[in-house]
Amino acid sequence: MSRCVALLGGSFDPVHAGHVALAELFARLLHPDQLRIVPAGRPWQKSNLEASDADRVKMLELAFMRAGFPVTIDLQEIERNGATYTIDTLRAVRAELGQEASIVFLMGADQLQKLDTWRDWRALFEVANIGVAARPGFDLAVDKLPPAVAQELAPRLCTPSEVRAAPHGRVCVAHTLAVDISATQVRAAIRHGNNANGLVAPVVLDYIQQHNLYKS
Ligand SMILES: Nc1ncnc2c1ncn2[C@@H]1O[C@H](COP(=O)(O)OP(=O)(O)OP(=O)(O)O)[C@@H](O)[C@H]1O
Ligand SMILES: O=C(O)c1ccc[n+]([C@@H]2O[C@H](COP(=O)([O-])O)[C@@H](O)[C@H]2O)c1
Repeated sequence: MSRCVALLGGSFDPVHAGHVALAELFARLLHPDQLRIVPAGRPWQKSNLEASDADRVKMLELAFMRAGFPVTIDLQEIERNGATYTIDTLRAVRAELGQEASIVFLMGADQLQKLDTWRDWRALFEVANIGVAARPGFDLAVDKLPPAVAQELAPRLCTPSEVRAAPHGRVCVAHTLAVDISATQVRAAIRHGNNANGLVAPVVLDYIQQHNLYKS
């Protein structure tokens, strides 16, 4: 079987239990040879990130330190100049891994709902597969997606094993994830001095408190 590399991109400001659950779910569904976490350098659809690149990376290392599957933090988007576009990242990974490898970009339902706003979004399918997980508050039903996204997706839908076997162009959907946590909610809880236990890993919460993050 060809190599399979799954990538989870995000702002991770900070990494929270929803991110870890999403990565764990696809580690189980796809059995990738490698799961890369890719912190965005300059996510162009978000206003300013609050934590520094170094703090976001450190929190990722802590959050995934004890994951029961091999995780690598890929720094390419932080090291690249200019706005962060996933298509650039996936082309770089394709150039690195060759034409046979299965590349799977993971995302939550909120990102699928706006996939047609991403840079060169149709080209993503020429380079990678997509693995989408449910997220509370964001409908995964095809008729609730923007028509262009639904149309692009419909012929590509298949099982995780089929995605694992295909270099690119396939999509699998995991309906079972139901973690109602966002980084926005974590930042707000910390800013207001509310309990953030359960939203982020205890080691990450310690780091946030020790470094006085998300207070102002
Ligand atoms: N609770 C969740 N369930 C499923 N997917 C999630 C969840 N939280 C984040 N994701 C997915 O993880 C990726 C990175 O998300 P991101 O770092 O922007 O976190 P976020 O919680 O959405 O952040 P913010 O609240 O700052 O917008 C995206 O693909 C997003 O859809
Ligand atoms: O390529 C794009 O145009 C694009 C637009 C929006 C989001 N993304 C990617 O989607 C991932 C999740 O984004 P975010 O903003 O929810 O952290 C992250 O890897 C972003 O770089 C990518």
